[in-house]
Amino acid sequence: MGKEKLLLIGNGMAGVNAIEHLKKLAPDKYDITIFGAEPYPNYNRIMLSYVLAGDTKQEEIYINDYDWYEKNGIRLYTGQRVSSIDPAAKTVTSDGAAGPMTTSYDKLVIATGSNAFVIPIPGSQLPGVIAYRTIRDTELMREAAKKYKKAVVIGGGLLGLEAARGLLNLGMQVEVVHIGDCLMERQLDKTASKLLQTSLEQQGMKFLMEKSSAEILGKERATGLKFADGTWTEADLIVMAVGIRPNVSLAKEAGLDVVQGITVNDWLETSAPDVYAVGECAQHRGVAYGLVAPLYEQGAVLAKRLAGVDGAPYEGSVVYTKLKVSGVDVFSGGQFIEDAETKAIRVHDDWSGIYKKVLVKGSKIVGAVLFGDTSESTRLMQLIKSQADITKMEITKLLQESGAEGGGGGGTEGMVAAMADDAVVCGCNGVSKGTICSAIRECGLTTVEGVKDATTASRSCGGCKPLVAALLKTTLGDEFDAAASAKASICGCTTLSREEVVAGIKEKGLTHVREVMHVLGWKEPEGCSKCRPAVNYYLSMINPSTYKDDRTSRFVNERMHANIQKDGTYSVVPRMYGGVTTPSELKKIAEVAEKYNVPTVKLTGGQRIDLLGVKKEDLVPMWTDLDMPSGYAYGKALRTVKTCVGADFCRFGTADSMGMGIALEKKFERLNTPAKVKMAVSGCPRNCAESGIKDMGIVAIDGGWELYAGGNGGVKVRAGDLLATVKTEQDVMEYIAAYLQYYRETGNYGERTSEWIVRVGLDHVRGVVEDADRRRELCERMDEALAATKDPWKEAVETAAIRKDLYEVIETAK
Ligand SMILES: Cc1cc2nc3c(=O)[nH]c(=O)nc-3n(C[C@H](O)[C@H](O)[C@H](O)COP(=O)(O)OP(=O)(O)OC[C@H]3O[C@@H](n4cnc5c(N)ncnc54)[C@H](O)[C@@H]3O)c2cc1C
Ligand SMILES: NC(=O)c1ccc[n+]([C@@H]2O[C@H](COP(=O)([O-])OP(=O)(O)OC[C@H]3O[C@@H](n4cnc5c(N)ncnc54)[C@H](O)[C@@H]3O)[C@@H](O)[C@H]2O)c1
Ligand code: SF4
Ligand code: FES
Repeated sequence: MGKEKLLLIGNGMAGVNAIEHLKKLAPDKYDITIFGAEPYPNYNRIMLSYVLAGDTKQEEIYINDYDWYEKNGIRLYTGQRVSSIDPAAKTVTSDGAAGPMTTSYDKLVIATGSNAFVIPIPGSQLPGVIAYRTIRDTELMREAAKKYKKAVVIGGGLLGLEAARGLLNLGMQVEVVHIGDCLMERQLDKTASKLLQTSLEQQGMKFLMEKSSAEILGKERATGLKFADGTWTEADLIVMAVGIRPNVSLAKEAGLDVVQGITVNDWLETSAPDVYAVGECAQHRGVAYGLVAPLYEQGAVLAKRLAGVDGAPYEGSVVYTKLKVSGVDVFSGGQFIEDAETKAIRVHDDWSGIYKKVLVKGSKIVGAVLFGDTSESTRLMQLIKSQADITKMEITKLLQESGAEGGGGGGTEGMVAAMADDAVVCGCNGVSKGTICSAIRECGLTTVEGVKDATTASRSCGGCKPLVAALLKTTLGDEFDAAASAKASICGCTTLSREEVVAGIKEKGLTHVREVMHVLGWKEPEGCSKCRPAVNYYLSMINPSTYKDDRTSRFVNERMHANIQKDGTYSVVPRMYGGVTTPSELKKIAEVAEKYNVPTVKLTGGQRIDLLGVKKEDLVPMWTDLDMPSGYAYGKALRTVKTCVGADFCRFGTADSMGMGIALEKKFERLNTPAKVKMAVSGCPRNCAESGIKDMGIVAIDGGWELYAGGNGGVKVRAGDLLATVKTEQDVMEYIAAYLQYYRETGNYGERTSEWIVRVGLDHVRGVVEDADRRRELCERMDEALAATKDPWKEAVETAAIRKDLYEVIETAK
């Protein structure tokens, strides 16, 4: 007897995943044919967001290449669309690359996915309007970004925001039009949604909220978008990301039961005999899913059914999502809005921008929203899925920081140990605990990277990484290379530590951010808001004279050279060396403040004048009129050198503190550092300039100067340590140059000197700066770094391209 004929319609993620499972369970049971309307082998649609952003190539997202089909004896027709199903005759007809065909089947699986919803408004079919779903859509957007300037993304859901971030990366100005007042309202509560909006705004994304699109403007091509309230906005490219609709037309025409999706039972059977449906096109117990994890769970059940292997039915999934590519950590799982039966446990740390909420019903967790720190997402998801009783757990520990144990009765390791072998550990790639454990044992794997290469677990969003690490530990016991896995990576996008990244850049001669991420094997090809600015800094520190700053890897303040305020305006702080000014400078500042209607003028703690409430379009004209250097009040750089009046005027003063402050500020201004650096110079030990709480505090003493290092007057107050006592002004300059350069070369990005000096040790730093040879070498490298700096305000005033890219105001809704 010949093999049974199994036919799959849809060469997408869900259908092919079910076939992969089936091939493992019953390799020879079926003669398999797959029809795919798209002209590619099966690919990872999730990764399109990375392809759009330019960090992953199309070929890299193929899950199974053509060889896989051939090796597994699967007949694949790509570019071949099935046009009808005849369930009575058990045939399908198709047309496309292989010509018109009728093919018979014994068993049929429909996995046609969804169609992106296109709002049926006038102009929606114009060139320049794209619904984002496929490789082709991604290519069209990338091509448009080369020619055009402004994109409007309709829809502030997961897809819209990932598309918007990708288009920003491609250099477009991006506005997101959202119908409601909260982004990602299908996943987030109001608080998380607002935090997300603020964070994305800081990246340069613009939002038009509560806008209903009424018409796409343009004759030959889209030129703008008009709203129901009569306002409009210009657009060269319009991307629709307003949800999906299950692709059910074939099933409907064939007379199958269809509501929203194709109705299936717990075995993925449709209303027609021998016809199954899986993936986004299927509707199970009233739900049509739009994320891969549930679809892979369905695929595993379907594969067993088709293989004739006993297994549990599919009873529905608890969904969870993470926003990708945006550089913001956002997670939502299960129920995310409170109701009468739920109680919420919340942590909201405004300072660190972290918000966490867990919803509890009775004694069980039913949902969670995490913003800013999603390290607990996998663990919380396991607790939700396993319906764990949390009455004996320490509730606050459920929201503890990453890496800490507790709360879960044995932590992550206890949790993975309790998981069944067929429980899915990596939802994105549908990899079970059993598969990972076998790979660890059979292939001798010892690292998360190794598991990824062997099984694909952790290949996509990376959320399962802690579970994979825990599985390594529980499977290998003492053999587990804990040190390798636990070393502090610079962020979740890579397993590499700061030292490894810096060494990699030096050894391989890497010169730009994307190259570093690509060559050093970043897990998240796009990086995130933690690693991108860090890598940008390390590159500039290593190659100061040749490195071209990657502005897109900087936070908005550093990109704009002005601090953005909570109302979207900016603050302008001109440099005043040593906090010393003149009547004419003051007059100029006053005139500029009046001319540009600056609402608030304030003296800062660092002895500067802060012009607050400046409009973006006024920044460059103001800098032109001021004709003063940037005060770097926004930067990871030398901020201010505060001084007391010193010996020239004060009767206690033993040295010219103002002169010293001015000289220091003139030497080190514009220097980029791992975190902000503040200095102060006091003319005697009375210390009126508060030198004891600065990154570098200088105090005049009889016959010399004392240098205090690692002080901080901020959140964690720390008194500086006496680093050295020196005699001359020349010594002061040299010691400080060596100290700052050593900090630049060994500090973690974002680490203040107060933390750095504790980490590396005062004695060690003292030893370095006291060593004349090392001091000289450090000073030479410092000089090289200083020689490469430019005043950013002057640069903007003199460079049309910078003004256009950064400070031109986009016409928004009128
Ligand atoms: C940019 C983007 C990012 C995403 N990111 C995530 C994420 O981070 N996490 C997540 O969980 N989900 C994500 N998703 C959603 C996820 O990709 C889908 O849930 C998943 O791909 C659905 O799988 P499927 O097989 O049901 O449908 P699809 O992957 O769409 O596959 C269906 C296939 O069937 C083909 N087809 C349709 N009709 C016919 C026909 N008549 N004949 C032949 N072939 C046909 C289609 O061409 C398509 O190739 C993302 C989606 C997009 C677009
Ligand atoms: N990271 C991820 O998990 C990820 C990423 C991308 C896509 N996806 C999936 O792909 C599918 C498509 O994503 P999506 O974001 O399009 O779907 P969605 O339904 O999740 O979001 C659509 C958004 O568009 C908004 N909207 C609807 N009509 C609108 C209109 N006329 N104007 C402005 N806004 C409007 C909605 O309020 C909603 O926020 C979903 O299933 C999603 O889960 C997931
Ligand atoms: S620190 Fe000393 S020199 Fe400076 S103002 Fe105070 S008392 Fe005078
Ligand atoms: S859960 Fe996304 S990569 Fe594993």
